Amino acid sequence: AHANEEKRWVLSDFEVGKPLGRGKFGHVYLAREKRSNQIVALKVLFKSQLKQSQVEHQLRREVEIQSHLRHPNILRLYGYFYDQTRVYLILEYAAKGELYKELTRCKHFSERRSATYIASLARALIYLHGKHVIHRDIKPENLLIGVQGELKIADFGWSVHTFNRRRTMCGTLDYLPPEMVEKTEHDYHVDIWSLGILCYEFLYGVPPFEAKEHSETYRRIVKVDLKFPLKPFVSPAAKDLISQMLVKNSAHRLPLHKVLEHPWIVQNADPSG
Ligand SMILES: Nc1ncnc2c1ncn2[C@@H]1O[C@H](COP(=O)(O)OP(=O)(O)OP(=O)(O)O)[C@@H](O)[C@H]1O
Ligand SMILES: O=C(O)c1cc(-c2cccc(F)c2)nc2ccccc12
Ligand SMILES: [Mg+2]
Repeated sequence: AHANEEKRWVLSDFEVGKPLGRGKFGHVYLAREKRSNQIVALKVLFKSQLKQSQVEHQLRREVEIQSHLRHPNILRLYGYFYDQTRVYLILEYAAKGELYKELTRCKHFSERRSATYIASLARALIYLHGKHVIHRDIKPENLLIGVQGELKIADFGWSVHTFNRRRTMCGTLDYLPPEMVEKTEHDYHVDIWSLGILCYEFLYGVPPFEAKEHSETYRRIVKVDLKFPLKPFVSPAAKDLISQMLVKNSAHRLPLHKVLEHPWIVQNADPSG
């Protein structure tokens, strides 16, 4: 039998359940594939809205990339299909939902939980860079939590060797590194910067360069105006790691494999991820 990637899916293959959330182009539903009883997340995107936003080629490319990725901390795309009006993505179901909601609920994470997530993300990014996939929008709202509490990079913002990819400034600037805020070329070092931003936000509950006005955030990013509040207490080792990732010159940012060897990660990350 062919690998199930060649399988032609249709909506009647699934029993659709409760909505899991609303995205920009449609809803995501809990669903069960009838033959296998497999529980999945079915992301429904309206063709009209995809056309309107001129993202259909980007969606095809990202679906193509995503369907070939296999990593425990990257949300699986099992397949896709479409009908007259909609495109359906068959996704791994992340039973514990959005990391963002969890961070909001907890205010900030412990050093052990933060280090465990950062180690998982570093391993996922090493895997991605190995496949020449760079630049994930690894901000908290694109991170989901699996049934065992493991982190899953869920966003479809993958891009292969993108240079000069114009990023619509929709959403937050907080995660953009200096080279993206100042120019448009960027390479895989951007992911190390975003990982540093995330590490700070996990520990303090807010991103490091947050400001009321976009212009102020921009100024703080390009200046790398990094300040560590006195509260909550964060260990010097954690601050050291963050300071080695949030470096203006992208070539001087701590490489991902060095992140995994950093004492703060070694001492705090749960090896099972
Ligand atoms: N695989 C999944 N498992 C569980 N919940 C999910 C899953 N995918 C999406 N959701 C829920 O649905 C919401 C919207 O999904 P998603 O963020 O993918 O839509 P989107 O914002 O349009 O996509 P993108 O973030 O790529 O622009 C998510 O915030 C999350 O709450
Ligand atoms: O009618 C189509 O052929 C169609 C196919 C796809 C599509 C095909 C494969 C993968 C994927 F993610 C999307 N996206 C669309 C978006 C807007 C309008 C039409 C389409
Ligand atoms: Mg989203």
